[in-house]
Amino acid sequence: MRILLLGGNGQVGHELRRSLASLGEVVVTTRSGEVDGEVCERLDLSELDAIEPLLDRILPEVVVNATAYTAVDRAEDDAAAAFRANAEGPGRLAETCAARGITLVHYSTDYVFDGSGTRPYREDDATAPLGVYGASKLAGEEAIRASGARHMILRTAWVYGMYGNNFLRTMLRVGAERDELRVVSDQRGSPTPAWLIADVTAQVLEKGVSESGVRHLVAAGETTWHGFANAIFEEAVSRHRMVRHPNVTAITTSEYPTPARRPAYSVLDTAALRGDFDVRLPDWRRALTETFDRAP
Ligand SMILES: NC(=O)C1=CN([C@@H]2O[C@H](COP(=O)(O)OP(=O)(O)OC[C@H]3O[C@@H](n4cnc5c(N)ncnc54)[C@H](OP(=O)(O)O)[C@@H]3O)[C@@H](O)[C@H]2O)C=CC1
Ligand SMILES: Cc1cn([C@H]2C[C@H](O)[C@@H](COP(=O)(O)OP(=O)(O)O[C@H]3O[C@@H](C)C(=O)[C@@H](O)[C@H]3O)O2)c(=O)[nH]c1=O
Ligand SMILES: [Mg+2]
Repeated sequence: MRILLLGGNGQVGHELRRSLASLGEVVVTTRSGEVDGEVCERLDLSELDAIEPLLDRILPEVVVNATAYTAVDRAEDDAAAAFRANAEGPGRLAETCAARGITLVHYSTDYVFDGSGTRPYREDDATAPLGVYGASKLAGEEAIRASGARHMILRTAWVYGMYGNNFLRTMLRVGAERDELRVVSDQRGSPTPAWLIADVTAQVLEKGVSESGVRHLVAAGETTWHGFANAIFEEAVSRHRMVRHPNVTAITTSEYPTPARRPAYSVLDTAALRGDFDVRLPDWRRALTETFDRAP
């Protein structure tokens, strides 16, 4: 299978370079045209007219799009750029795939929901994003659905890993500098490592995308950002990556003002994905342990 991976330098893209390699030939793009110091294909998905020539040159069977504008707070004042990268680019990409019979795998987010739910969100629950990032990702989903391309949209959440910009890396950095941290304890979700998303993506492609749709893909169980921070410090201290566990004070969202509103509850129901593709999703706490186990 010839796979075109867009965004090989992101958290998920980084892990996809590893997991997709077992499926066949993987051609990687980044915005800079460089990956790990080596030359690769170059694509800025906001440059809509660059998409078609690239696909016609590479001729992939499958495109996996791991690019996105993910700066949630910055997006509030930068809506045009967020929508170009998260909606218009994916829309044009999907149309180009549709015309050539190429399967598209794409990622979306728990932030398409408003967080007022009281049980894990299912794929067909009503969406109502609270901010620009979520709205732009939802518009991307809709554009892909409208394109007629064979597609799989995997909605994930709270992505982290030892690589890239994420909450775990922020905690390790800030926790080493300070004795005391304040972290919100009234937002619930499921921290999901990038390696798990990449591994499951490979399993989905191995089984084959026979029907288009959206599926939820997160680690099992749920916690708060405060619970996640404490678990990160437990792991880091027990492995001597940190000398001491800082104090983590539980605060409310109103005590941590940010430009973008975030859902209070964004746990996702993964039954459909597990049923269709026979995948196992580890508990988020176990997945965190495994993330440290895998780290160099
Ligand atoms: N991070 C999270 O917590 C979550 C992420 N997701 C979704 O998962 C997917 C992967 O996210 P993740 O790996 O965390 O994201 P990252 O922010 O780690 O990586 C995103 C990548 O996209 C690239 N990129 C941004 N804009 C463009 C553009 N216009 N053209 C080409 N490349 C671009 C960035 O390139 P550069 O390095 O050049 O900036 C970066 O390499 C995304 O669809 C995201 O919305 C869903 C839920 C949670
Ligand atoms: C650094 C820090 C954050 N927080 C809060 C802010 C926020 O509510 C929460 C998480 O912070 P982040 O900046 O990582 O959150 P955020 O960037 O909103 O994370 C989101 O990213 C996008 C791309 C997604 O798709 C979502 O699934 C989600 O992972 O923790 C604290 O309370 N204390 C702190 O010291
Ligand atoms: Mg890139």
